[in-house]
Amino acid sequence: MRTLTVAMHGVTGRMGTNQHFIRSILAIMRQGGVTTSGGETIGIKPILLGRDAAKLKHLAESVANEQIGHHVDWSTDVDSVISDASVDIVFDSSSTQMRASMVRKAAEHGKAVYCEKPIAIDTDEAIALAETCESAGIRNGVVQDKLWLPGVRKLRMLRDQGFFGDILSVRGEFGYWVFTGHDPDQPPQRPSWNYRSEDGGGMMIDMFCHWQYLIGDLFGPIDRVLAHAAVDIPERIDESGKPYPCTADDSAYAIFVTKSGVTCQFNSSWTTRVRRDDLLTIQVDGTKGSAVAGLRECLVQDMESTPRPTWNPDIPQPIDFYSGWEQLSDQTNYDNAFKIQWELFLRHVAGDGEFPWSLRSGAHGVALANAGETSWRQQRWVSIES
Ligand SMILES: NC(=O)C1=CN([C@@H]2O[C@H](COP(=O)(O)OP(=O)(O)OC[C@H]3O[C@@H](n4cnc5c(N)ncnc54)[C@H](OP(=O)(O)O)[C@@H]3O)[C@@H](O)[C@H]2O)C=CC1
Ligand SMILES: O=C1CO[C@H](CO)[C@@H](O)[C@@H]1O
Repeated sequence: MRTLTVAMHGVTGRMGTNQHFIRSILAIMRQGGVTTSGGETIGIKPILLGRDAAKLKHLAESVANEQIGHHVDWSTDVDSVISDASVDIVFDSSSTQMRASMVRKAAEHGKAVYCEKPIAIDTDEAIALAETCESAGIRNGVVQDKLWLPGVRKLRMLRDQGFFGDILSVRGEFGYWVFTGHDPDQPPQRPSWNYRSEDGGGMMIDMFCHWQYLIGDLFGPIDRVLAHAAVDIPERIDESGKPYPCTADDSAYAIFVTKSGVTCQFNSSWTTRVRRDDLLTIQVDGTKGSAVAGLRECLVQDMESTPRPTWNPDIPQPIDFYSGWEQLSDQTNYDNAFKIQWELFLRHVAGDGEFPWSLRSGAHGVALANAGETSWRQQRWVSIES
């Protein structure tokens, strides 16, 4: 059995702790590692990195013990661990603004690097990071978790089966109400940096990098974008209970048109109250059928089930539009999306399989977010370079 040593930076954060450490790395360790296509087992040895010894110790000892029955290593000496010859992979899920320095440190020491999105807030910086990894010849990847959501996998299956006929348009609705913190009984459920553009926050930079790879994967590359955004809530309360001015867009509205002519509209908002099936829903309309995917479920309506409405506001609506949809059954056991991508990256680093979700592809996500911002500021369509 081969063991890969993974230095995990940012593991004390929301994503680092929950999705990457507990639900991916510890879950993979609990299942005995990952098996390559050649039948080799790859084990993992994590080393948790950060600046807060108490948080790291808690994760490495209490949490790891509870999940896998033994503790794992941790250190606050980030540079020494990254430069240590035993480390194979550097992972970063710390704040977006620390990403570049972590990626550069990993590349400098010839380590494979895997990191959260966005890889930067600026396209030039994102491309420079991709080039740094490429010229260092290191294996590299960025988290693009939405590709492995069960609902998205069901949409991909329907597309591959030709269920939609010609795909005409797509409508994505994302978001929910994030409490501002002014009511002490309703603390904010997301970190405050998300609402400060100077700290890397903002809906476009957060979510357009997801929409870029999601639309690209399901419907083909994006040709152009028209977008608008708003800073809806001017003041929120931070983690220490202090008010702060919000400088980042907390809602964004975009039309992305693919090179093949599919119109994809995505609304993304932290200032909306949910009246839909899930926190993200994606409706795909095609000539032969439509589907609405949530995070896990997917409902379909084919031509035979398509109702024939007539407009008559003088009578109560006679059609129950919700009843004409059929829920797709699960096709497999859907594992955690982050864990699936981790397994693919670990195998890639072990020399088993390609990993197209590289920093280069992450840079395309940043470029779409920047194009959305240009569209918003200049009130015009912006073309996306291939
Ligand atoms: N793929 C996805 O679905 C999602 C991805 N993300 C991305 O993940 C990243 C982290 O987001 P999230 O987990 O929500 O953020 P958190 O604020 O919860 O976590 C931030 C992490 O960065 C560390 N950190 C912040 N500033 C510093 C600093 N100056 N020096 C050292 N460490 C620092 C924190 O350490 P400490 O604990 O010591 O403060 C913590 O580990 C972001 O880039 C975000 O875009 C976020 C949400 C979803
Ligand atoms: O930054 C983000 C905001 O929240 C979303 C849902 O949790 C994430 O997918 C995204 O990466």
